[in-house]
Amino acid sequence: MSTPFVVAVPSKGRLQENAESFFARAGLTLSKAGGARDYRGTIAGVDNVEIAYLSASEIAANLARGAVHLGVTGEDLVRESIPDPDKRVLMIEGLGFGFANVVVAVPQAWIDVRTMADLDDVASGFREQHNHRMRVATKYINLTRGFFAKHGVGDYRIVESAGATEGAPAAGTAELIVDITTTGATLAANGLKVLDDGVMLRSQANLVASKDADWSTGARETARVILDHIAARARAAKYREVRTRFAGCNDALLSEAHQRFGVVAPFGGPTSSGMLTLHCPPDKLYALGSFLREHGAETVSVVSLDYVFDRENPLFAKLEAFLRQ
Ligand SMILES: Nc1ncnc2c1ncn2[C@@H]1O[C@H](COP(=O)(O)OP(=O)(O)OP(=O)(O)O)[C@@H](O)[C@H]1O
Ligand SMILES: O=P(O)(O)OC[C@H]1O[C@H](OP(=O)(O)OP(=O)(O)O)[C@H](O)[C@@H]1O
Ligand SMILES: [Mg+2]
Repeated sequence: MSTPFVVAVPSKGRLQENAESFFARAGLTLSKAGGARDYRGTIAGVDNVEIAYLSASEIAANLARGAVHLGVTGEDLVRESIPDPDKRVLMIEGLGFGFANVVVAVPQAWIDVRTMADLDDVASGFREQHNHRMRVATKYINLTRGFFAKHGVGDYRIVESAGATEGAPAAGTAELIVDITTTGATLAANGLKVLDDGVMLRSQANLVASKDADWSTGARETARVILDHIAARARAAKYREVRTRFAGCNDALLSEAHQRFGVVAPFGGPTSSGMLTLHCPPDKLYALGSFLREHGAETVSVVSLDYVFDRENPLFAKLEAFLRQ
C-alpha cells in the first residue's frame, strides 16, 4: 500500500469540536480506529487517508515540516510558527470558527497610552527610569517582533510566556502583553486594555495545505476528493434552493433577479412550462420571493441544500496553483 495521505485534526482545545463537525457537515465522517483515546483515525469511504489527532500548535509545526498534507489550525499559529508562511503553506479557506484576535494590551492604569505611537513614547522613557527595557510577555514572539518593528517601536524586550500571559503585568514579570483574545474577559479581569491600533491579527481556523508534503499523483487525487466534498458543502451553505413556476417567467426577469438578489440559475432559464430552479443567498430569500410573486408566481418554495457538486472545484484549483509555484 502507498504511503497514506495525512489530515491533521485538532484533538483538544477550542478548535476540536468545530473541526470535527466541519468535516461531518462536508460528508466526511471521521472515525477513530481504536476508540476515543486513539490518536489515529480514518475517513469513511475515502481510501488511504490517515487522520492525525494533534494539538493546534502541533498541527502548524507538522504542516511546516511537510509531515501532514492537510490540517485544520489557527491562522495565528501558522503566522507565528512558520517562517515565510505564504511559501510553505496554503491557507485554502477560513472555516468560520475559532475567531480570535492577537492583540497588544497594556495596563488600564496607563491612561495616556492609547496607541502604538504612545507606547513608543513610553518605551523610550521607560529605559531611562527603570534601567531595563520595557518587557512584553507573549508566546507570539515572531508576530510581536514584526508588528512592533512596523510601528517603529524598538525599545522593548520579549519575555516568553507559555501560559497565563495576562497575569504577567500584575505579577511584575512584564509591563505589557501580546496575546490572543475572543471576548476580552480575561484581559478585563486582569486590568488590561487593547491599544486602539493594537490588533495584530484577526485569526480564525483555516484549512491549510503543506507545500513540503509528499504530493504524489495519488496524494493529489485524494486531496481532490476531500476538497470536492468541502467545496460542495461550502457552495450549498451559500445558497438556498428556490423553485417556482409561472407563465411570465422569462430571461429578462431572471437577469433582473440576478442583478438585484445575486441569484444564479444552476440548471438554466425557465423550462417551456415556466418551471424555474434558482439558488439564492439566504439573506435575499424574502425579497426574491416577493419579487417572483409580484411578477405572477402563485407559489415559491425554498429548501436548504446539503451539497452542490460543480464541475469546477475552486478549492482544489487553488491547491494545484500553489503546488505549481
Ligand atoms: N479565545 C481564544 N483563546 C485562545 N485561542 C483561541 C481562542 N479562540 C480561538 N482560538 C484558536 O484556537 C487555537 C488553539 O488554542 P487552544 O488554546 O484551544 O489550543 P490548545 O489545545 O491549548 O493547544 P496548545 O497546547 O497547542 O496550546 C488558537 O491558536 C487560536 O487559533
Ligand atoms: O478573550 P477571552 O475570551 O477571555 O479568551 C482569551 C483567553 O483564552 C485563551 O486561553 P485558553 O482558555 O485557551 O487557555 P490556555 O492558555 O491554557 O490555552 C487565551 O490564551 C486567553 O487567555
Ligand atoms: Mg489555549
